Amino acid sequence: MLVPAFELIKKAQKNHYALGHFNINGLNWITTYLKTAQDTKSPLILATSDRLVEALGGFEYLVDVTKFMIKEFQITVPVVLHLDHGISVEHVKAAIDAGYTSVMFDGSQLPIAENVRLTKEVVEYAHKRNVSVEAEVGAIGGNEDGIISGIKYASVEDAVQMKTTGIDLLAAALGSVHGDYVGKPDLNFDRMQQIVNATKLPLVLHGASGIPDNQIQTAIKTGTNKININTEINYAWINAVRMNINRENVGHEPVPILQAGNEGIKRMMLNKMKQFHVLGTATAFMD
Ligand SMILES: O=C(CO)COP(=O)(O)O
Ligand SMILES: O=CCC(=O)O
Ligand SMILES: [Zn+2]
Repeated sequence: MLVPAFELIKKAQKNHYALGHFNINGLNWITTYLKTAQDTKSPLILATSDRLVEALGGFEYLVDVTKFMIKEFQITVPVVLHLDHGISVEHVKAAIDAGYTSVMFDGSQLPIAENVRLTKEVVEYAHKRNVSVEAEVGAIGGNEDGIISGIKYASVEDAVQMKTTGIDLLAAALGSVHGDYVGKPDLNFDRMQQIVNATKLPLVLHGASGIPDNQIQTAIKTGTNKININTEINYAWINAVRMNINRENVGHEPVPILQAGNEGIKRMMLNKMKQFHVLGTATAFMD
């Protein structure tokens, strides 16, 4: 069943682990994520980046296909369908209307007062419909073609202001970036601790691909309860597909090549869920 993130997050916060948020880049990602979560009795956050939703088929298609697969594969672990980096209040509302159970409004490029005002509007709309909400303070930024852009560290004051909106999860930019790292990631854990102390909100770590295990563990201990992974899963898929496509006698059937891609996705997802201490934790929510 599709569920909002409320209860899952509460449990993760209480028991000091992080939920795995995995981005969808095609149907194979959805099937592999669902089956791997079920096989390991782990809760799952399936996420679609707003900027890719149209290319992936649109909100309604993504809701329907996810629900269909949950039924078809007899998935009984809790699954959250989450809008990642929601571009506008209109998009976020459209995702909720289509049946998403969790949304992120990304107002990180706006002045904080505007970000807070719009996030509040999202929270009012979402909570009435039993949908959980994540917001961003500071700006996580990313690496496009080797150029790191848009990083702005979250301040404690902004985080405290954002809390007044009633959000359920806070993505605080503390030095991680989307995509590949140039140099070594170096998260500001002092600031992370101050934000946790001041807000008591569960934190979300974006741009977690490429962050070394010791920093992931510190982030979880400090109060990170949701960790977003996209890039490393995609590299695992690309490498597995490339190896297979370059084999002699590759033949003409795409299905076995794509199945190798699924194995890549699964391997990386399992690594990450183990690192997040989330494996097996869905039993608390299953009959
Ligand atoms: O933050 C993310 C999705 O919101 C994922 O980041 P990476 O692509 O760096 O794993
Ligand atoms: O990876 C998730 C964020 C994005 O690329 O839009
Ligand atoms: Zn992100």
